[in-house]
Amino acid sequence: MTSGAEIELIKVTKRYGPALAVDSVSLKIPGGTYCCLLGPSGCGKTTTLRMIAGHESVSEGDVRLGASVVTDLAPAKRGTAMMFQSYALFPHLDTVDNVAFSLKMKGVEKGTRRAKAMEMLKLVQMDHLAERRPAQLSGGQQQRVALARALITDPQALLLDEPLSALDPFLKIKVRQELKKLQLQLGISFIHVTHSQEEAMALSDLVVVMNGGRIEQAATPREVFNRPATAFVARFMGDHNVISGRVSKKDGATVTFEVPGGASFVAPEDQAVEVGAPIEIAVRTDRVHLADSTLHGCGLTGLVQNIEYHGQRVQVALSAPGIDEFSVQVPETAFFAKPLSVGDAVPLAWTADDVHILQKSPTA
Ligand SMILES: Nc1ncnc2c1ncn2[C@@H]1O[C@H](COP(=O)(O)OP(=O)(O)OP(=O)(O)O)[C@@H](O)[C@H]1O
Repeated sequence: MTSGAEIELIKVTKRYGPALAVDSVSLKIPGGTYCCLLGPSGCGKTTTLRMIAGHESVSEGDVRLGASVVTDLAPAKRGTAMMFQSYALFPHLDTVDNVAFSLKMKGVEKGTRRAKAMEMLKLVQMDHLAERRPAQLSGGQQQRVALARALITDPQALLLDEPLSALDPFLKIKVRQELKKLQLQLGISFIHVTHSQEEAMALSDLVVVMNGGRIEQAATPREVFNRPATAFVARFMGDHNVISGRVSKKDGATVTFEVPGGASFVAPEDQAVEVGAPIEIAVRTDRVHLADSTLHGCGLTGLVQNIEYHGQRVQVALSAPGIDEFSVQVPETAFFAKPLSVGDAVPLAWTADDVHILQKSPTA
């Protein structure tokens, strides 16, 4: 079918009066990428998507698709297609006419456009319900129709605004797998807005984490999870402890830093830091060992505040001097071999290699 073109945002800004919704965002999305725009409510992800689609004007900067700058082109002239959160199907039209609608607008003859619509419906496994109207379809089925309708124009990129948010948890996972399969099959870029880190990690080749109208990090899911750029990313992705301290020593390869409670830790110097400067680090919650005498401790003792059973793992929340919140994920078997109770004091340990130094946030 079609092949995807690279999309580039060049210092794209969106102002609504005095409010800055998107602040000079630059990003390259290679052709054929599953890209998720991820972030909390109000961070500017929908506005960014709508500027790529042409449904929102750009205040400053440019949007490029392949070799063309499309900043001032109408949505239908860009080579992108958008699937809306509400699906926006026409209630009075049957499935096949809903899908064929944009071809009708382009003046394509009835037989041709219905044949193409059936082809698209086959692609999303909805050809058997071609005669139904939207009210006679389930939410998941309406969504497939909306997908077919977006794809009928052979776009070079498909833009999806929170496509899974209306579905129940079971269907969400099923449709998520289908979206990924479809993207691989079509070979075009899908740009998908979500506030779910789990969804973004499951789907993306490229995760773009946004905060306050800016990009905090754009990388593969594994990179974002293992090497979050900033404290915001570490906290937003979850399963990380963020600790603030001050650099006390560095020796070229490692950095030593102290937390207000007096404990000091070593980290690989994976980001440049200065002695005496404040520092923030992240440690994955599954990399912290509780009361493990085989590991060199960190000089930190945590007081168990809460215990949650999560099935494969048990999540233990602790407080420790100079650290606001601290969570540890313990594999189920290990936890129940040596169970803990609220109020227990336990030494915490981790290896220096599991410590990752965070950069200053662009929005800080
Ligand atoms: N038409 C508008 N007029 C004024 N401000 C707007 C308009 N649309 C969005 N905004 C503001 O721009 C900012 C970014 O909004 P946007 O919808 O892009 O965020 P979002 O990350 O998609 O959030 P959500 O997940 O809640 O949809 C918000 O502060 C929002 O209030």
